[in-house]
Amino acid sequence: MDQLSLPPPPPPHVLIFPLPVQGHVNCMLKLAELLSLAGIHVTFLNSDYIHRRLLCYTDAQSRFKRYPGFHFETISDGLPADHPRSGDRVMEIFDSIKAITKPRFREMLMSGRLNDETRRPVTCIIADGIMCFTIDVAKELGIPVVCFRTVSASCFWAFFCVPKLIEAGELPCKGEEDMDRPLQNVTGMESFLRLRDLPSFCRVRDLNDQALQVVMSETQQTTQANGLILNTFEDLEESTLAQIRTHIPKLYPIGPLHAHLKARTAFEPESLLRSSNSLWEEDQSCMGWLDDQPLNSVIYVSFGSMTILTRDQLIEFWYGLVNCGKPFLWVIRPNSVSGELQIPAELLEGTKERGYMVAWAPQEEVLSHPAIGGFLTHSGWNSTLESIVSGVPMICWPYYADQQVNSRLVGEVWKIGMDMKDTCDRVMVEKMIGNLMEVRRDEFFRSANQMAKLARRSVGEGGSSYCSLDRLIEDIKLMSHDK
Ligand SMILES: O=c1ccn([C@@H]2O[C@H](COP(=O)(O)OP(=O)(O)O[C@H]3O[C@H](CO)[C@@H](O)[C@H](O)[C@H]3O)[C@@H](O)[C@H]2O)c(=O)[nH]1
Ligand SMILES: C[C@H]1CC[C@@H]2C(C(=O)O)=CO[C@@H](O)[C@@H]21
Repeated sequence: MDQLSLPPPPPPHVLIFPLPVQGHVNCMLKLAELLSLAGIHVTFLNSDYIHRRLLCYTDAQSRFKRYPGFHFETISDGLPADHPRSGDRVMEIFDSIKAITKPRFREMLMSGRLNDETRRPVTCIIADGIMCFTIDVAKELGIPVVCFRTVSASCFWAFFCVPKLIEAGELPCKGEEDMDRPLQNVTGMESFLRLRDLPSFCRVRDLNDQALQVVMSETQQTTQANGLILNTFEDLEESTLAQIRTHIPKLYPIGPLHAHLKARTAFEPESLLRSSNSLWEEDQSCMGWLDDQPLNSVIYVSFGSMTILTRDQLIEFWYGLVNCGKPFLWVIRPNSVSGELQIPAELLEGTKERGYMVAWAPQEEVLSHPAIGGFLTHSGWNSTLESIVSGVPMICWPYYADQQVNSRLVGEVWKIGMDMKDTCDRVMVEKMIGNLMEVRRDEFFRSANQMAKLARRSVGEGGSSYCSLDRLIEDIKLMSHDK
């Protein structure tokens, strides 16, 4: 047979493996869909726990049916079904995935059961950058691996600089009175980063702290991968991306992924455009309630999928919201408040007048509703990006992990909101909402709208994230030629 009549090589086969929690599964599924659209075969590896819930609350199974090269696969995360996988117990996932999931993952790849007559053996692994055991397995089996770290570039870079911070004596933290100390060793962030703004895992007196050790070591290991994907865009984190490139030249900033997916599926009929990856049932009734509210009047409140509030924090937020005089839409996840709850009658009364509460909202839709005027958020990276794309100014109350960094950027660098980290009293909440939605409203809307434009431009044809995704797709194809 001459060369011209050779059949085309089968498409590359990418295995995508997120840390099994909502915020990671969400954006990695968006990437899975983008790669599927490009004709790449994708196996998406979920924990059994996540997969059960995804099937229960979304149409993911049928939605992905339109990509014949897409398959879901499942694996145990090693935790019992009733483990909360949130709050201060979330780090327990790391012990169990190393002990239980890693050997099963290796066995799964070696077994050959991910390939058949229509699918090649896996040609590239895209693994969560916080699960670098996948790099060991991939290297052993000779499969290229690209990490996807689901936090901001700034948070990744802060983690990357932790060894330097320790060497320079800027870590460990010496106590509460030390928290406003400015830092000099997260290169590029000297003008605004305080100890308080480092990822929460750095707030320790003991450098052997297990969580700090995990995130530090996982971050360093990323340099062993064939590249790094980040859910961000050049105009948002340009100088930090340049810093990261000096250590990891194959860097793919392809976000905001939810907007990127929308942009590349804009030709689809409206009915196919919704793509919820929620692990709780979305309460659509709040959309009707929003329809009845005046333009830009509502403060939307959500602390993501992992935050656990104390009873006192809940009550302080609640008074702040009732006293601020604005309509509010508040997501309170089941089991997300610790401690006995007795709700003062005046709060129930105030909520009846102006509030609406749901267990889980269709957040992307909520944020793009014209009634929304502000977002009181925990500064999870997905929420931050969703707010940026919708041009909604934020009040940030970071809970843990990367959120402390993100909130500082929102307040001090991008100036698209205010950071109220480490404070939570009713007077402060009320004051912040007043500032965001009245006193400084025009200023915040102006900068939020500018950033929204840049975000949308980055994922449009020829934009920086659009080109970066094309580059990733080309590199995935090249990796598959080597196999
Ligand atoms: O009622 C709700 C509340 C949230 N969401 C969605 O859930 C996701 C939440 O993600 P994120 O804002 O990133 O917060 P977490 O769930 O807390 O995500 C974890 O993962 C993120 C990505 O690594 C980190 O940035 C966070 O700090 C970490 O807690 C977003 O896509 C939201 O749209 C809904 O759909 N409905
Ligand atoms: C469970 C948390 C530990 C670290 C992860 C993370 C990251 O740095 O990748 C950010 O927030 C959480 O989702 C993860």
